Amino acid sequence: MDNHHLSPYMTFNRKEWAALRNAVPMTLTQAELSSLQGINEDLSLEEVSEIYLPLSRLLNYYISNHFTRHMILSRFLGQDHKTPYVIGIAGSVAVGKSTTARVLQALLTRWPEHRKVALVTTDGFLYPNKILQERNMMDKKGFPQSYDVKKLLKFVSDIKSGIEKVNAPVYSHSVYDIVENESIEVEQPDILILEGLNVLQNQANGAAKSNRVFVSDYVDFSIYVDAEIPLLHDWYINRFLKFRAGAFSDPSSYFHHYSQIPESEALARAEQVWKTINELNLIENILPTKERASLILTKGADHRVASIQLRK
Ligand SMILES: Nc1ncnc2c1ncn2[C@@H]1O[C@H](COP(=O)(O)OP(=O)(O)O)[C@@H](O)[C@H]1O
Ligand SMILES: CC(C)(COP(=O)(O)O)[C@@H](O)C(=O)NCCC(=O)O
Repeated sequence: MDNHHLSPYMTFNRKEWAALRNAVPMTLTQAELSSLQGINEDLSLEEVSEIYLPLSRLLNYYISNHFTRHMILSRFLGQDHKTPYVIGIAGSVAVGKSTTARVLQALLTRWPEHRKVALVTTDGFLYPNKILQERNMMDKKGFPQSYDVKKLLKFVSDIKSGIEKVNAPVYSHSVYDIVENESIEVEQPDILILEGLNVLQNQANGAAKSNRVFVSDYVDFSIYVDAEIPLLHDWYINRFLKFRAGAFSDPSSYFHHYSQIPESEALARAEQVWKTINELNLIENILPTKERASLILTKGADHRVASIQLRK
């Protein structure tokens, strides 16, 4: 472990981190491992046991501590005081935020406390295409101004207040728009995993100047998933090609059009979207939030986590 005194982080290499799962051994059965692979067929099981399992163990300690503190507060107030633990997952488009979120959801649910873990992605809080078009912002999807931040803040604040049922809107990658008349109902979870490009943004990096409260104020533990830009580019293009192949026989999909034109043309468009939207957003608005994270997972080729930085 590197514990350089000027850095706010302790840095672990892969081997050092993997060793940390041994203190309280938790093994996964073959069936559980296979069900995790249902989340993402490319996810390696070695990655689950060496990286995500120790991470879920650490999180489980923090979460237990959170509930102990709230029990004390309940005693002090003389009334029930329970608020969910919020884990934020930030990083570039295509770095693997949603895969990380789903693996952590599965692992945290599995700890003996059997906590209820809800998962919400911030893309549901993007303005619908109709509004983005009116505001001439279709090439700014994912940028801070493309989100209904007030709605997102109200959502997280309602969850934190312990409101019984809170609804989140839904975005579809395949439709490439908000899905009207659809929502996710979140019912008093113990843990909320909130995943999205913007969960660590504050005034200094991206959020509107008039805002005084930020989503990050409601986040108890934040994870920034990081990788070098050329890798992110390749992962974005690969995912685009997967969507394109999947949309071949589905005319309602946004990607259907790309399946009807030559691959070279579709690729040229994907390259353009990456460069002018997602890479630009990464550099301007997402990367600057990295140093605010509680933990940074740095990935190398094949999504293999090479190092972990944990705030001291
Ligand atoms: N741990 C992983 N191992 C292998 N492939 C992964 C992993 N995480 C993500 N991927 C792949 O990378 C691409 C982007 O992942 P995704 O979770 O959709 O990213 P994000 O939510 O950050 O946009 C997808 O094609 C996904 O299958
Ligand atoms: C939907 C996204 C903005 C990600 O949203 P998030 O859930 O991270 O808030 C992004 O995946 C996206 O679609 N960006 C627009 C450019 C593109 O077509 O990739």
